[in-house]
Amino acid sequence: MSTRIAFLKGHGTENDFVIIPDPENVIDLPPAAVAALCDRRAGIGGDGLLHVVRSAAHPEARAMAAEAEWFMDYRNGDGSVAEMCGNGVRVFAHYLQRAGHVAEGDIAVATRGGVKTVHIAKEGDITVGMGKALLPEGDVTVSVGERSWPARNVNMGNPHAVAFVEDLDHAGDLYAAPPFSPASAYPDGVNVEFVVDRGLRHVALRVHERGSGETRSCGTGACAVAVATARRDGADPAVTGTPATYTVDVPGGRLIITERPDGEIEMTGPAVIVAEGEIDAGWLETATP
Ligand SMILES: N[C@@H](CCC[C@H](N)C(=O)O)C(=O)O
Repeated sequence: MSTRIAFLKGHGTENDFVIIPDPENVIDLPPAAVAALCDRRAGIGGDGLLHVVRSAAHPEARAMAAEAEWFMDYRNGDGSVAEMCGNGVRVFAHYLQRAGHVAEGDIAVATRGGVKTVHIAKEGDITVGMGKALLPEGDVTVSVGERSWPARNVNMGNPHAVAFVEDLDHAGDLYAAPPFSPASAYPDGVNVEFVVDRGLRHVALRVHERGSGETRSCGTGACAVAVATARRDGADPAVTGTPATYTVDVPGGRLIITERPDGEIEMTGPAVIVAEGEIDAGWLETATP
């Protein structure tokens, strides 16, 4: 009889994840296994995978264990590793509370992008302290077909290129990663956001995520977009001394992003667990030769 591996499925603004609880880090999850689990036809399906591990049990997180008991070992749908996932960390925290590992209130979660504070309210949306954005200097261009746009390089722990466009349809079908230049701007690839204005401090985006393709939302991407838009609008909180709050519509819902004068960014949005079950470990072995 084959062993079973517990899993859950969740999403944040329809950025969806396979969740694998593995407190002691005993489940082997090579890239091919992650890709098989995230496969929408032959697997469970997801933009990414949240491997839930105690920080003390993971070599990449041990140094953060005193600050944050739990480590979000985030993987993209193609099996690649990413530094941070803004929607994922809300879903991760929601899972921890649902499983009884943490209570409501503020909890610390270790990520490859550092320790993040997540506020779990009694009910409703979850707020994450996303840290500060870095805005590396230098011109970046992204293209889709014949069209090209200047893009703002924003790092939220992971890399983003934010392009303001006239029409979100100009981003095309986004099956393939949009080419960017110069290549040296993103040696490890990039998440690309296409943005249009919707109103006062209100924008909408489409995104091509590195390692996942077009997704219905990207939390770090929404933060990158809010920061890029604030700079474009002359609403840099460090200069004005007042927080800038942007509503960012994504295909899968809405995220609210606030940047404070000290540069700290908070993101608020939903986190949903939709199912739980068991994976046949025998299938996973055959799916990952
Ligand atoms: N969907 C995430 C971002 C996930 C990682 C990204 N694809 C990368 O490779 O950097 C989010 O909500 O932030």
